[in-house]
Amino acid sequence: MSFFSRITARSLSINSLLCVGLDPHLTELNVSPDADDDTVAASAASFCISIIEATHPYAVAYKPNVAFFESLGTPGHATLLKVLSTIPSSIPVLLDCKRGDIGSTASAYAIASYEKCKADGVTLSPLMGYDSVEPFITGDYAGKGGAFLLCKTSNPGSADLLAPIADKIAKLAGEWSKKANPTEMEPSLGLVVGATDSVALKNARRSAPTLWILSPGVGAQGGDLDAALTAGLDEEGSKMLIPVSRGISRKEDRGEAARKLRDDINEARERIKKSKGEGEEGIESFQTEFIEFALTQGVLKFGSFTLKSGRESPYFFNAGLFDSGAALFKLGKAYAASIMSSELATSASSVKFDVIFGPAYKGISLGAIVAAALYADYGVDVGFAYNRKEAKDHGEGGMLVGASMKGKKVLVVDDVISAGTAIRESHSMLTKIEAIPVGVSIALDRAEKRALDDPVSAVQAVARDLAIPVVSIVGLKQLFGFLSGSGEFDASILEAVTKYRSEYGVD
Ligand SMILES: O=c1ccn([C@@H]2O[C@H](COP(=O)(O)O)[C@@H](O)[C@H]2O)c(=O)[nH]1
Repeated sequence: MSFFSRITARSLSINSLLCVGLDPHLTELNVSPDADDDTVAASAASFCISIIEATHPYAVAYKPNVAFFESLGTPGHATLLKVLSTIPSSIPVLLDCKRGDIGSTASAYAIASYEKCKADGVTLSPLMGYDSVEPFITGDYAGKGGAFLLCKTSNPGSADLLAPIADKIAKLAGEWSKKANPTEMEPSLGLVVGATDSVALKNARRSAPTLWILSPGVGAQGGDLDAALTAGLDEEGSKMLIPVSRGISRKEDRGEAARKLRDDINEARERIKKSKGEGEEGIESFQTEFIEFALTQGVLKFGSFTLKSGRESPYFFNAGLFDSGAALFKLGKAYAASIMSSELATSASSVKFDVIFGPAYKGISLGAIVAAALYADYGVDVGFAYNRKEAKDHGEGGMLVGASMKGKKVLVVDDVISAGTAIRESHSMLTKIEAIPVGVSIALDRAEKRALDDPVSAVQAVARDLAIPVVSIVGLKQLFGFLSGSGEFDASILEAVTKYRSEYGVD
């Protein structure tokens, strides 16, 4: 049985997603500072064995981190083997070794992990590429071994290098897994994405919907369990392993600590599943806040409105009524939240674009407030640029003002997309000046067919034709979800929106 099949089977059979870490920190061992290596090693072994004895009913897997055993010196390897030999054979062993080297050396590491330590799976750094991973999942280990690739680790420094490439790693893991074992149903690779970054988890899950994610950082590192599970669980409420080391080892009653963690994880899974089940119309808290705020502001109105297209719409959105400092401040925050919870973000504090472009006229103020809110709320400092409708022939001259966009990844910010003409014009202007448009951010996606015989919405057409994502704060789906969950509106309004959505809606 392969590593990930064993993880799946064990998780199902004990109804748990908890992985217990075996990290004998020197400070946690009951030894005097001048104890010799053998004494320290013996203490490390009993430390780990007592954890295994107390936690095995709840552990999907055990994760010894080799660093702590190597730090024991000569007796370290024997200690690791001794600890591993006490793990019940029904529980897979994930060796946290974070290896990564040229193919021939990686092969030696694979032997060390699988043959000498009898591990079932490992953690690997993918930075040296496919050939550094291949020896762990092909040849003698095809259909047996498995590896979690470091994607967006739980430490603060993961923002330095991993955040911008996390998405790529998540996609590559799926591709490499298929490349290594084209006929295997179960992937042989998973991802390490820290519980300290729910944006990265959400992105990883989007890019790798079927892979197991190992999500360290709960407990001593302060990761938010609920937020992590909400972002990283798969459609079935599974495929996430939550490894906890100090959060168990430092508790007086370790068995109780593991049981509680298993239960907390399962309660969160149930809650998330339920809210997803009820929420065909899934709506995030920033979206609810935005709709409530747009209603208070008079920007969003329910009733009967004749649109330019001639359609009778049960709602109308007039972004021009975001007309005060407070309103613009809140609007900027809502745009920023929607961007950071979309595929345009790579982590809780990094994005896929360098500059925000606000097309004249409305986009100018919108782009400015979004750039400011991204910085204030997420520490994301990107450039800001806008265009003039007519070129100036004096002063700095030209059509473009603000950050240089040549060679830069650009996000276009606007209020709504009606026909999509303005966005397409911005896109062609940006391409002409050798900027790289990477996405569009808008406030509202009406998500309705362009015509009854044209089942694609204006937003879908823009995303399809320009091959970039269009991210909105809310869409018709969330408006509908808000209305049906609120209980404060006249039944006739919900009825009218339901009818309009079934006649013209695209989702
Ligand atoms: O991104 C990562 C990858 C690995 N780890 C390892 O997991 C445990 C976490 O220990 P806690 O005591 O539960 O914080 C440890 O072995 C790390 O090296 C990680 O934390 N983050």
